[in-house]
Amino acid sequence: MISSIGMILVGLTGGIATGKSTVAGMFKECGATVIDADALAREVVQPGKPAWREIVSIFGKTALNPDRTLNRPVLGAKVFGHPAKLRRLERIIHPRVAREQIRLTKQAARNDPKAVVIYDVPLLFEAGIDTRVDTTIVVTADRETQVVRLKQRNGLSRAEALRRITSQMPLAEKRRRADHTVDGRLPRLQLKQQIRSLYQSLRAST
Ligand SMILES: CC(C)(COP(=O)(O)OP(=O)(O)OC[C@H]1O[C@@H](n2cnc3c(N)ncnc32)[C@H](O)[C@@H]1O)[C@@H](O)C(=O)NCCC(=O)NCCS
Ligand SMILES: Nc1ncnc2c1ncn2[C@@H]1O[C@H](COP(=O)(O)OP(=O)(O)OP(=O)(O)O)[C@@H](O)[C@H]1O
Repeated sequence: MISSIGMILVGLTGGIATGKSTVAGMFKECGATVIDADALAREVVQPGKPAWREIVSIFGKTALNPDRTLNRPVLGAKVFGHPAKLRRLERIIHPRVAREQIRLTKQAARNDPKAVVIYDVPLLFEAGIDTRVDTTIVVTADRETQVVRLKQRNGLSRAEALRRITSQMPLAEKRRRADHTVDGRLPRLQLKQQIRSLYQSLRAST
C-alpha cells in the first residue's frame, strides 16, 4: 500500500463531464474524504499568488478579468487545442496542486486512520498520478453524452467541447488502465448503489 498506515488513497478520474464530481459527491455521502484537484487548481491561481504571477507573465493581462482573477474561458481558449501552451500552464499549476493534495491526504489520515480518501483528478493517468495512489476508478460515458453535458452545463459549442475532450487521454485507454470502472450514464439511484458497495469494499481493505 502506497499511503501510510491503514488509510486508502483512491484516484478517481474519467473524461470531462463523465460524472466524476457526481460520483465523488456520492463517495462523500458514504463517509469518504474527497480532495478535488480542479478546486485546488483554482485556489493556487488566486490573484497575487506565485502561480497567478507566472501565468500573467506568460499569457499576458488579456487572460485576466477586470477584478484580476483569471479569465478562465479566455485562458481555456488559449490552451485547449494548443498542446505546448497547455503544458506550460500545467507546469505552473500541477506541482502546487500535488503539494496541497499530499498535505490534505496526511491531514485526513491523522483524523481517521481508516480513512477512504478519494482524489478526484481529471489527469490521473496523463500526469502519472496513478503511480502514487493505492487504487484507481474511472467514470465513463460515451462521447455524445460528454458533448451534450458540456453544451448544457458549460455553454460550450460542439467544437469547443470536442477540443477539450481530445485534450485528454482517450477514455478507452483510461478504462484499460483503471482498477475499477463506473458507468457515469447510469440513473443516479443505481449509480449511488454501486458507489455505496464500492465504498464498503474500499473501507474494508483499509
Ligand atoms: C484552462 C483552465 C483555466 C480552464 O478553466 P475552466 O474553468 O474552463 O475549466 P476547469 O478548470 O473547471 O476544468 C474543467 C475540466 O477541463 C478538463 N481539463 C482541465 N485542465 C485540463 C488539462 N490540463 N488537460 C486536459 N483537460 C483538462 C478537466 O476534465 C476538468 O475537469 C483550467 O482548466 C486550467 O487551469 N487547467 C490547467 C490546470 C489543470 O491541469 N487542471 C486539471 C486538474 S490539476
Ligand atoms: N448519472 C447522471 N445522470 C444524469 N446526469 C448526470 C449524471 N452524472 C452527472 N450528470 C450531469 O452531467 C454533468 C457533468 O457531471 P459532473 O460535473 O459530475 O462531471 P465531471 O466529470 O466532474 O465534469 P468535469 O470534468 O467538467 O469536472 C453535470 O451537469 C451533471 O449534473
